[in-house]
Amino acid sequence: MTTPSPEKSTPDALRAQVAQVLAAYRHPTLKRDLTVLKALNHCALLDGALHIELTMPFAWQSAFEEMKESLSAELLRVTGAGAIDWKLSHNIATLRRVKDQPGVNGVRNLIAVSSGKGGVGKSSTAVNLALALAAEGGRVGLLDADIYGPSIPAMLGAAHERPTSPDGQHMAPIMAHGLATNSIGYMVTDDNAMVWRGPMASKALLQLLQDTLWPELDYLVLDMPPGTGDIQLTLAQNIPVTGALVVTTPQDIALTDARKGIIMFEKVGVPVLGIVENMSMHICSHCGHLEAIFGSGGAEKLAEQFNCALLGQLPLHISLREDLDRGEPTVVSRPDSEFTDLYRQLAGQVAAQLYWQGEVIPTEIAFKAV
Ligand SMILES: Nc1ncnc2c1ncn2[C@@H]1O[C@H](COP(=O)(O)OP(=O)(O)OP(=O)(O)O)[C@@H](O)[C@H]1O
Repeated sequence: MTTPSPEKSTPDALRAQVAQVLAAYRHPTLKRDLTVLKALNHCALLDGALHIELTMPFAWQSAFEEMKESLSAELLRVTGAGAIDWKLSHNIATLRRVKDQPGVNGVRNLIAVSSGKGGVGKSSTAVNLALALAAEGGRVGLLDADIYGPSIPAMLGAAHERPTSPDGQHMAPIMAHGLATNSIGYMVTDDNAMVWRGPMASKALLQLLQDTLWPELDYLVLDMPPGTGDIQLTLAQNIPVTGALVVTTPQDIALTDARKGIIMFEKVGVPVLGIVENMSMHICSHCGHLEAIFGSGGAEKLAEQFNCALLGQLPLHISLREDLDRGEPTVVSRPDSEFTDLYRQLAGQVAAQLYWQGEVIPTEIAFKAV
């Protein structure tokens, strides 16, 4: 076979060649192909090197790295280029919110992380997921709505921080590990929050969401209070959520409560993006032995039953807890670890699921409604 001469390709022919190779690429986060997504922004041959620029509407960094590995040889072959210079940018889509509610200033998409039961690792998942979404290319914020146990400030190593108000009405978010964050925990330092009654708590949370001066965010992760009571229902109904995740352990009792969580979101029309199984396997820190101490297979069955995705499975491992206790979550303190890989895969799944289940609203319109 003769190698094509790069100089002979017209810009249109080159674009068609590149588009054809991209269109054949399959990945678990792509329901349709990259050309349907209009991801090919620019391609050109310069001094024998092929320059390709993609723009994606959802956070896609890890998948992009996989794609480069998989397509580079074929692209060099069909175009005759000697090297490829790849670029990825994100222009993350704003997706339709529940009941077309007006959005929160600056926030494109709001993802609620919930659990039917306390202590299953909802906050740990929310923190590492938010950091993983940022590593995947998003601009990300994290709001701790877990009013009865605001643990996010400590998990981010920011418990000593206090929000400031530049205008006496709004709060500037606390920046921690690159995330814009806010939490009742930054304001209430004793047990006062514990005695708040339902309506007071929901009102305070809605205010926290609306009165924070969020910077431009692609994703705001909301760590919901655990359970499926009145507060959770009020929040699910009144917050302009784009989609929700339900975190569970594989234990029967947690799964029963997770089922209630899914039903609650369905009732108020919040799309359930899927289930995250936390503590799915215990990994021994000495010998690496795996043990399903909370049982196995339950979250998978639950996902099947509700026809939603099992978005990720995170093991129970001492280092995940230690990193959070130190205020250095695993995704930032061990970026090359297998755990970070799992969180980044989860983030990729969440971002893709959010995009594919939704309806894109043009950003100008999305923000005019605010
Ligand atoms: N996969 C895991 N491996 C090891 N430890 C974990 C894991 N997930 C959570 N933990 C630890 O379990 C404890 C409870 O987790 P977390 O606070 O995230 O749960 P939660 O569901 O948000 O609880 P609550 O309902 O009280 O808000 C924390 O100490 C956390 O570090």
